[in-house]
Amino acid sequence: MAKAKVFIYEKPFDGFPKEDDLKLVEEDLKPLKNGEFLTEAVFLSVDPYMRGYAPFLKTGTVFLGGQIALIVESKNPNFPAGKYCFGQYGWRSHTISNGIPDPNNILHEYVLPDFKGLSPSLGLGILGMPGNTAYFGLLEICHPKPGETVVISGAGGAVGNHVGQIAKLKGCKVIGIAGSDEKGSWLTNEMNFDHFINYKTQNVRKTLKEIAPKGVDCYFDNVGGEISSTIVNQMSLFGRISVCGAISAYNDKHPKASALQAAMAIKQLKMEGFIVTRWADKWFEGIDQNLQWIQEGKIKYRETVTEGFENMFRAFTDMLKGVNYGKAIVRAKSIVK
Ligand SMILES: NC(=O)C1=CN([C@@H]2O[C@H](COP(=O)(O)OP(=O)(O)OC[C@H]3O[C@@H](n4cnc5c(N)ncnc54)[C@H](OP(=O)(O)O)[C@@H]3O)[C@@H](O)[C@H]2O)C=CC1
Ligand SMILES: CCCCC/C=C\CC(=O)/C=C/C=C/C=C\[C@@H](O)CCCC(=O)O
Repeated sequence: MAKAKVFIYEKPFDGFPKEDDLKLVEEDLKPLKNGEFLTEAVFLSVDPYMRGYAPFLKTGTVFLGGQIALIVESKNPNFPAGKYCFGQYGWRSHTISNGIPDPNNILHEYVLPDFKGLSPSLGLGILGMPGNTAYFGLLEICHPKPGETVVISGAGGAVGNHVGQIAKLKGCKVIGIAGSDEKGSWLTNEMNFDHFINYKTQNVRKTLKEIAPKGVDCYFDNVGGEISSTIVNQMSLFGRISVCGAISAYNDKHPKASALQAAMAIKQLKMEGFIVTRWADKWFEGIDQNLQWIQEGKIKYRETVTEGFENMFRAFTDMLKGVNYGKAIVRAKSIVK
């Protein structure tokens, strides 16, 4: 009988996640029925939303997340054996699915489109949810124009580095904010960013004033908190703010709030939050555009890979601590091409 390794959400996170908040167990899998298929996780994603959404997750259930899995056995013609699929199966090594679309979540699972020889792991990053977050979240909310100044917080991560590169393609001046000088060198030397601010060692307000004396036209906000308050207070007239996430507060029991209203009113700003699934109907259009930019050499990507399914928790907390450059993923199984 096939077995799955599964991480169970054992204890509610209290502040920064602890290793014994999750428990690794084995689960017996039943033989496949007609319409079902069996997958084996090859790459698994670790994302900030897992920490953000955890308070709403029931303890005793599988911890949440997306994965790229190989279909190893199938009794469902829409999910043939040998293909890779994306599935929101949670932190589990093997999964039996019935392949029935979820009307409330049409992105629950799909066979990966043709990535033209690129790694299927990109389906968790630039050719998946974070790639579409950058693409739609920047273009549909900020509408950046050539010559404008775009600031991105969380710039060294999966979403942030991609937002900056797209903004450069649109002819903008791009300023990234992240937590180490090494990330800054990578962003400016390799990812085409114009400037970088280290929020841990530099005065963001003062440095931003020097780099962008006329103000910020577009702010792509990945972090919230004090960094974002500082930037919102340096926006230009009719500036646009795309609120993508607030990772600076996900582990806080009592997040601090600061006032944005004066800057919003005086500068007549537009601030809009979004969840990327808003663009589910255009999901594969976003993936195609990002793939085309990669193939044309216009956009680069980077992955930070942790080896081994049993190291999911370390990969997750490393990502929360800022160890990752680009997309943080776990490789559960080697694939030989
Ligand atoms: N709205 C939506 O639909 C979506 C929203 N998101 C959001 O986008 C943001 C980025 O996600 P993603 O690119 O996947 O993750 P990242 O790859 O950017 O990883 C998280 C990064 O956050 C930074 N970070 C951690 N703690 C803090 C802090 N206290 N202050 C500032 N930065 C911090 C770290 O980098 P550093 O070294 O710079 O500290 C870390 O590498 C998150 O807020 C996430 O929730 C993501 C996907 C979809
Ligand atoms: C109350 C705190 C909420 C914190 C998080 C909120 C918003 C930011 C964020 O990170 C949103 C993420 C959206 C994710 C969209 C899709 C996922 O449900 C599944 C995608 C699975 C995958 O591709 O890995």
